[in-house]
Amino acid sequence: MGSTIEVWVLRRYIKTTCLHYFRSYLVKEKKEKEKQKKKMKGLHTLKPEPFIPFNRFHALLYSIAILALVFNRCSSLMNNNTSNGVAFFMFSFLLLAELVFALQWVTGQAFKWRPVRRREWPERLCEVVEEKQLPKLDVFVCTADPYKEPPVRVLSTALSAMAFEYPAEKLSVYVSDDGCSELTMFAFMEAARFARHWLPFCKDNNILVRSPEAYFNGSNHSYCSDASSPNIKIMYQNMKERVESSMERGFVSEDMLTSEEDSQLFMKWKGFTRRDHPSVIQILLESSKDRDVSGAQLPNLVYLSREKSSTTPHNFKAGALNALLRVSGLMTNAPVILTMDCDMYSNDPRTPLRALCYLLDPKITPELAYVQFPQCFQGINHKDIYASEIKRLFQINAQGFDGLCGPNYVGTGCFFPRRCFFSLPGSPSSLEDVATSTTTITGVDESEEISSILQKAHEAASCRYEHGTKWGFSIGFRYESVVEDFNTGYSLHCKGWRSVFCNPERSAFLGDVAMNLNDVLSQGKRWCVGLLEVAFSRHCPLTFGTKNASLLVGLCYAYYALWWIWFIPITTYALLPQLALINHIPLFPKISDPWFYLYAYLFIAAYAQDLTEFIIGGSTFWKWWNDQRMWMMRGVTSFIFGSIEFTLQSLGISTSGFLVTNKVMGDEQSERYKKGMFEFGVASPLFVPLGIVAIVNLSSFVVGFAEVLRKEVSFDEMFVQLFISGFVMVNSWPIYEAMFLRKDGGRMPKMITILAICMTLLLVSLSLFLFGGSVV
Ligand SMILES: O=c1ccn([C@@H]2O[C@H](COP(=O)(O)OP(=O)(O)O[C@H]3O[C@H](CO)[C@@H](O)[C@H](O)[C@H]3O)[C@@H](O)[C@H]2O)c(=O)[nH]1
Ligand SMILES: [Mn+2]
Repeated sequence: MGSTIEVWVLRRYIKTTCLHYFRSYLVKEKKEKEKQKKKMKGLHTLKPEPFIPFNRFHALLYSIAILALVFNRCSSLMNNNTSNGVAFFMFSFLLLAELVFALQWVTGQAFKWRPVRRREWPERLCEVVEEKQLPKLDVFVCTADPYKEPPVRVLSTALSAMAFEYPAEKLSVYVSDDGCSELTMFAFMEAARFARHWLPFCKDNNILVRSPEAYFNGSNHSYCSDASSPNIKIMYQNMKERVESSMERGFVSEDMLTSEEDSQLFMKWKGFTRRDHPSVIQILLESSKDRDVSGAQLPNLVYLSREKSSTTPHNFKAGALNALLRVSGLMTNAPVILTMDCDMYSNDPRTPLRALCYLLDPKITPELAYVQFPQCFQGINHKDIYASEIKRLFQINAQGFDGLCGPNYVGTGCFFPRRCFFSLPGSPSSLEDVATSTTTITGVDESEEISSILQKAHEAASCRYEHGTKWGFSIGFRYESVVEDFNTGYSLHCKGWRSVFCNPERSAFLGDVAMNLNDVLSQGKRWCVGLLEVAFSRHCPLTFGTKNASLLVGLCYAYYALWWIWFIPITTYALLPQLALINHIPLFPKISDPWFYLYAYLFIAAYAQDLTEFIIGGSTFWKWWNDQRMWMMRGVTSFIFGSIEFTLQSLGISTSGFLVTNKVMGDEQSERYKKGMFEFGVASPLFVPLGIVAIVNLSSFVVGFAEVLRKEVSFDEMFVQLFISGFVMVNSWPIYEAMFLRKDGGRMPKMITILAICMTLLLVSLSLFLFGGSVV
């Protein structure tokens, strides 16, 4: 009996003490978690912009005005005058143009609904997270053509990432070379050697700009203060010379290679073409073995050129990024990924820590698909003549997006948790990995194992690998559109993922812009084709997006997906009122008519809001002016050509691709760019409509003005049309200069000018034939 009591007491004792310990453990655990959460809370903040109420009020007023405008147009259409076929035709065209304006205005409002501003404190991260707790980071750098993207720049971008202030053993940089060029490979072998000096140099001197090209080209560095820096400069110049001399030769000559092993490697390249070649994977630096000159560990550096075959579509950059995802998954499998374009180097070595302020916050990680930094540029001229900053896309709208679901992905300067490419949001609450592999090159010493990993990596980079899989559709970066960045971000948001816009004061990444008009307009054309591919897919943002993300998010994405549609109102307004003016047909209310004020309000309010947003965003009047000019120029070039190209492509008549933007420019050209002169120079078909619009507006303004003086038409009645011609003329000034005044190499080619004049004559005669003599 006694013993049963004893057992009972003992059991009871054990139970209570265990329970007690368990409870206190739970309480402690909870406290610990809360403490962690509290600390994390101090890592970033979010503040809605103060002008939100103003935006909403303005939206209300403006929408009433738009309704009034549509009413006015419809009633003029119904009006007695419409018995005249010509006026009916013109009014319907204008109505269509205005409806498109209205559509884009509505979609654009979504960005103005709740713009926010974030701040983060990477300094505090070190207090919360120990260095050994930091996640591994895989950086992807993409390049595609050694002649358009000079290897020295590409390797400098890669070096700027290798020199991140991040534990080297956790950092890996993968370079994807879609050009499969031995020149790029050679450049990276040189870069691996130079990194041994460059990385400790940056760390010892606390340098911020860690792209050697940018550092040695820039004027604001103080490398002279350090005794070792002349050496490092010489080393850089030697490397650059070796790379550039092989570029000139077009191949890597034997005498450039120091070891038998290297020579063996380049033997492979014989018989390669960029369209048809096996995959090449080369580990150039291995963190577990390689040391820099100060004896510290180096990050991994891997060169990858995925297999290509002319019979298999390679899906351009998205295909390259997916190959990188798989290969890096086998080799290092870091839970965090950074994508970079070769033309955008890191301008701040602490950027990963900044991104981790969000990526490590347990409150937001379950849904967080990426942290996007804006694309910022260097070398833009004073007034930014080509509106290369693309301020609206990269900053103003990104802030607007951030208040809803987070910004769209812009292809570079973006940190992802690897798992977002494979799963739905909401799964693990930390950065744990869901990718399959666990054995990676870090942590294995056996060369046998490395070779088996390499073999698997080659398979993963082969072009057959994706056959019959979901890669590019529900896994990885998205295909189906040449704007893979837009499409990937969009599809992540539709799945319920969110993103964060991180816009620190010091630009995190800096890149080059296209610095001649033809490149800028061609780039716009490519974007248009890509956006059209999304707009006309099953996933059109207006339907699929509004349903799967949210109404406002769907509208934001629709604003971009319908970017090309601007060509309808822009082209209409660039030609129709002017041709009507020549033919004495008034299309707008007289100044004395109260409806005139509606038009005036719609124009002035839209322009004033646009300008205000630019100024608040830290821009200048002239940059804004050039932005609105480029919008018009794109409207009659990129948007039209993009739409035509997309139509031909859908009909199976042509195939389009990813035309890589040229990143090199002649000295003369860059001189002119610095002076703020427009660069025409080449006989590009894109310039023809620009010429036509410029000449039509000039002639209609001159004719209209003369007729007002001769009292053939009334000023009161024709004011709006005269104003539009005058406004377009002011905007077209650089085109007149290029056609008639300039003598330098950047002027408009004679052929284009003649073609534009002929087509204008044709257009005006046609309008005289059709509308001539018809008085409304
Ligand atoms: O088949 C290809 C084509 C391009 N690229 C790379 O893609 C990047 C972007 O190409 P670029 O010619 O510089 O195009 P941009 O128009 O300047 O790029 C913008 O638009 C692209 C989508 O059209 C996005 O991918 C970019 O991130 C975005 O900066 C470059 O690093 C290229 O090397 C490839 O890797 N493979
Ligand atoms: Mn680019």
